[in-house]
Amino acid sequence: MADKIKDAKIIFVVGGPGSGKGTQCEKVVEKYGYTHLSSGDLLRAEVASGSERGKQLQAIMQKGELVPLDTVLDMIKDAMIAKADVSKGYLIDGYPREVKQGEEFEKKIGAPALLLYIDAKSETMVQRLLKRGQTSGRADDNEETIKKRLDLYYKATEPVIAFYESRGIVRKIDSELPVDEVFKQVSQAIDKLK
Ligand SMILES: Nc1nc2c(ncn2[C@@H]2O[C@H](COP(=O)(O)OP(=O)(O)OP(=O)(O)O)[C@@H](O)[C@H]2O)c(=O)[nH]1
Ligand SMILES: O=c1ccn([C@@H]2O[C@H](COP(=O)(O)OP(=O)(O)O)[C@@H](O)[C@H]2O)c(=O)[nH]1
Ligand SMILES: [Mg+2]
Repeated sequence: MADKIKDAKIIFVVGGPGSGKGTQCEKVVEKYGYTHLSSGDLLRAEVASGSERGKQLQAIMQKGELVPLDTVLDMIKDAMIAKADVSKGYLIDGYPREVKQGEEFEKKIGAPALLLYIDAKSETMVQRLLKRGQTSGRADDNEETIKKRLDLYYKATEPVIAFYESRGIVRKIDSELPVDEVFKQVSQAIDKLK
């Protein structure tokens, strides 16, 4: 089964909380037909199911901490396999969160062809998340948890970018611009893949 996804193009989408990963991924789906898998969305779906595991996940996410690596990886892998027959490629949004997650992903699934580094200033991210929090209903879109997510991003996730930079697959995207301008940069990076 895992063989099916071995040859598919894999794009990691990495950036801080509220940097615009989800917004850009939606546009990529529209234009390129890639399969979008947001690690956070998969986790939130498990929480919404009301399962015992979901309850444990919710407690971790509400604190802005990271859930165990294997949990997320298994969810992503299952979701990838489910789409293997129809997928032109995969956008793995919000993953890897730490270098170890990337290493495990490659062992179990495959290597990414590109890492889109969605870059915005921390003040920008905070402002966007507070605004989103007015309507998102997300338990982690509050001031206290936003701060923790940001801290963890700089500590654990930024090293991921350096790790893949040495392989030459990182494209830095300036996400301070209007959404369509950001998407132009994203499109250019994906077009180069072909
Ligand atoms: N001005 C501006 N706002 C944006 C841009 N991209 C996203 N936003 C807004 O910023 C907020 C966060 O965007 P998301 O796409 O949800 O961010 P994310 O990186 O997926 O964040 P998480 O789901 O927390 O990982 C949303 O309310 C968007 O409307 C952008 O390029 N420019
Ligand atoms: O690989 C992952 C992805 C997400 N999360 C958890 O899910 C939350 C929301 O993730 P998402 O990517 O939706 O939002 P972000 O924190 O980037 O704004 C995070 O704060 C983490 O608690 C996690 O533990 N591991
Ligand atoms: Mg998102």
